[in-house]
Amino acid sequence: MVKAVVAGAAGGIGQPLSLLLKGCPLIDELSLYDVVNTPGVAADLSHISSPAVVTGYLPKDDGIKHAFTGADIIVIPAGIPRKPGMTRDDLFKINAGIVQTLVEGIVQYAPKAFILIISNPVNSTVPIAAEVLKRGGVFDPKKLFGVTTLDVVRAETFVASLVGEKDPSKTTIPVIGGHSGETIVPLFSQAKPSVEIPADKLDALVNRVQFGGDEVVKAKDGAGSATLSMAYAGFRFAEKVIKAVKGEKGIVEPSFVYLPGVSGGDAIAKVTGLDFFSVPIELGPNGAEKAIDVVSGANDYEKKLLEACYSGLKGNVSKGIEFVQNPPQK
Ligand SMILES: NC(=O)c1ccc[n+]([C@@H]2O[C@H](COP(=O)([O-])OP(=O)(O)OC[C@H]3O[C@@H](n4cnc5c(N)ncnc54)[C@H](O)[C@@H]3O)[C@@H](O)[C@H]2O)c1
Ligand SMILES: O=C(O)C[C@H](O)C(=O)O
Repeated sequence: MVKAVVAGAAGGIGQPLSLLLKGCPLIDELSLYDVVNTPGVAADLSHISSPAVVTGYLPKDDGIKHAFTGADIIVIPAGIPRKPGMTRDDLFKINAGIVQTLVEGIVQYAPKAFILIISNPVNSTVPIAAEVLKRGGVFDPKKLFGVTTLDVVRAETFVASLVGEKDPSKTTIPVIGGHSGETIVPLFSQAKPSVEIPADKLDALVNRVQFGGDEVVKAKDGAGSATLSMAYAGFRFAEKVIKAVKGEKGIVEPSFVYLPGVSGGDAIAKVTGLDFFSVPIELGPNGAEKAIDVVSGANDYEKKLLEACYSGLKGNVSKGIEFVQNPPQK
């Protein structure tokens, strides 16, 4: 039996993500939680002829308790998205508290669940979640993931169009670091199979992966940020976690994790100087089984990108930790 939960299920990401999860035959129960509209979204999805039984909950009547209890995997896309001119860090003020409250619910009702954080700024919301879980005495670093799959998906797509590959998913590209601007570092030198990127196109390609989110925010012109590509990416990562838990071997996907708590992560954290960092993660029955070191193989061009990443990420991570340890005065 697999119970999946989406927290923020009525939103721009939440709805298509819930649709994809409902269509996944590996899921037996799908529980939708949001502050609005979940009864309607659940009723709608429940007519789809796939195995998952769908339920929807609101905060009233202990909704969070009913939604989270018994969950195996909880995906969190709750919170406000960017508008043109905003950085992801501008979302911190509102989304930090939302993520904290939801993870407090997880501590209480689903302390053993795998937690996939989509809400921005991921560089800070994942450290917030870790602190809340630590405070509740239930932190298992193998089970907490910041979802950075959209950066991987974009790197695959943009490279394919540059080199003329018809199927973007055929190329594996490690995208590491964090999830905003310069903290996103694609390592094209470690693409498999290898790709030949013309030297005069490399800067623009890296920039497009780092700032792909802005492209969508600009095109949506005030109506939000990436939702459909994010639902695809969020589902891709969630499905990989579930498959690995069910015993499928050889599943690897980058994710933003607490490195010291994952096998092989300590050595990477020593090089980066950062405990929270995205690297390719080998997934298994317990979650993040192994952090794969792609940092030491970076070429000189990528090392420069990594330096910029480290300095940006450091502040984002401490801001998240600080938010829980020394809460702002209300
Ligand atoms: N990690 C990534 O790669 C990535 C990609 C795209 C978007 N995002 C982020 O995902 C978040 C959601 O984006 P969206 O476009 O779906 O926004 P949205 O506004 O369309 O949906 C957010 C949903 O969260 C709900 N919500 C708010 N507070 C809540 C709470 N306390 N409990 C439960 N639900 C609550 C809202 O009611 C809404 O339905 C944003 O922070 C956005 O920046 C992350
Ligand atoms: O750009 C955003 O704010 C949303 C998301 O993080 C993205 O990368 O598309």
